[in-house]
Amino acid sequence: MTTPATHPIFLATVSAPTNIAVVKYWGKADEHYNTPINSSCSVTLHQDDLRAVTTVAVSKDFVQDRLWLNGVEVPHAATSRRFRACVDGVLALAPDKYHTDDDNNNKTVAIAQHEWPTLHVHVSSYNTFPTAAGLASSAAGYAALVAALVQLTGATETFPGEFSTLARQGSGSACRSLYGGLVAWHAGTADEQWRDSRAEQLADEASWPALRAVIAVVSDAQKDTASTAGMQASVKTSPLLAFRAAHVVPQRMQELTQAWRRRDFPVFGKITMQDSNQFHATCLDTYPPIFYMNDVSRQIIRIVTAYNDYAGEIRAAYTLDAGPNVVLYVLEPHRPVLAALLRHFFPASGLEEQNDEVLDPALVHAAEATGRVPRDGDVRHYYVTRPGPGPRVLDNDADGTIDPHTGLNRYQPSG
Ligand SMILES: Nc1ncnc2c1ncn2[C@@H]1O[C@H](COP(=O)(O)OP(=O)(O)OP(=O)(O)O)[C@@H](O)[C@H]1O
Ligand SMILES: C[C@@](O)(CCOP(=O)(O)OP(=O)(O)O)CC(=O)O
Repeated sequence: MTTPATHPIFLATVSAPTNIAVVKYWGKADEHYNTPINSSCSVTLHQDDLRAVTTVAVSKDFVQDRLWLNGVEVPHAATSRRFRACVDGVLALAPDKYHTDDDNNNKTVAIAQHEWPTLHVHVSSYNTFPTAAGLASSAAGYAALVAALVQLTGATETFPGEFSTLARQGSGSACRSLYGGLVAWHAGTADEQWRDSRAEQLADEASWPALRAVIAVVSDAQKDTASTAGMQASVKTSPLLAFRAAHVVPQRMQELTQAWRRRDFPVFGKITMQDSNQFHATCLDTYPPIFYMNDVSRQIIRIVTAYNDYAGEIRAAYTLDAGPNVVLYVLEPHRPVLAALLRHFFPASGLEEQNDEVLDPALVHAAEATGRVPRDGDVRHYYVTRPGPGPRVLDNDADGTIDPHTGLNRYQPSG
């Protein structure tokens, strides 16, 4: 039985994108504020293809914070430090909320500024792609949580990027999903509680129209070593990680940003691949070692390398996060050949073409020299996407997943 609400329920629904780092974040400087040992940089992927959709509701009738993820209630969500940092952080920035009476058009304060921190929120969120499988679900999820709370409360930043400092405390990479295009997360300094460890848009999503990302889902199982635990082990034991943060990343950040602005794919692609390689090298340099790639990931890397060698220039660039899935950046003119190559050696759904590209036998031969023979099932699915914008406000009735009358989840997972 649900008790009818006596106070209004306010709702907001947003969607937020994932992002895939091209200069990787790996290692925390401050575990409490969740700040990184090095700056990082990522491409925000388009929400038409992968997104987290989050509805938040607030009412004076709610008696506890509640979270439903993909339709299932997460027990004790309210006590999670990550969830608390995002919710409390936004509510602390919320102004008075007004309510307009439908009958006489009177405007009254429904929630006063000082009341926000005492109220409870209900959150319902789902991802349109596998959760916790190395596809940055936490990035999209915490960015959507912060953006939905901002939309609900009307909170404003007291300095540029403040909301990203809250999303960062949900999951580090989430701060970059608050902006579209090419985004940096500055490492920041310990001054003023790390307020300068924040995200910043370097170039918007329209600045490189031909860029595409092809995601090969090698496994959608939950990964073995969570990013947070993996980073802790690397910071403690990998001398390569400390060297990378101090001596490699700063220059890569600069060169990569310049390459994006010149739309210089070979340089952008080379830095992307080298940085992914170095991140996985630090995982191997960790004691005990962490293995995120598997044999299929390595076979895809070899085939991409064979393609670039055959072309005589870098046309496709791979990068892998904390899991075996491979993200490939490519320019639209070369996407059909890359897609045909992947379809040939790693057949799976998601890469269907209207005009089937005929592969040059010399390219097939070069790729076969890696030892790979075509085999079904190693890749489960492909997503093809492009750079996209930051969070979007959606319609509560059409897209929201909280019932406006009960304040409870109404999202049912399909299948
Ligand atoms: N839509 C969402 N809303 C709120 N929290 C979410 C959402 N999606 C994922 N999360 C949180 O993020 C966790 C998964 O994060 P995790 O870092 O393990 O995987 P990932 O983000 O998919 O992979 P990676 O960070 O390696 O790319 C979930 O268990 C959940 O706590
Ligand atoms: C390999 C990475 O994807 C690591 C992402 O780590 P998370 O942002 O998931 O870690 P927490 O801050 O502990 O939540 C690289 C990156 O996205 O920069």
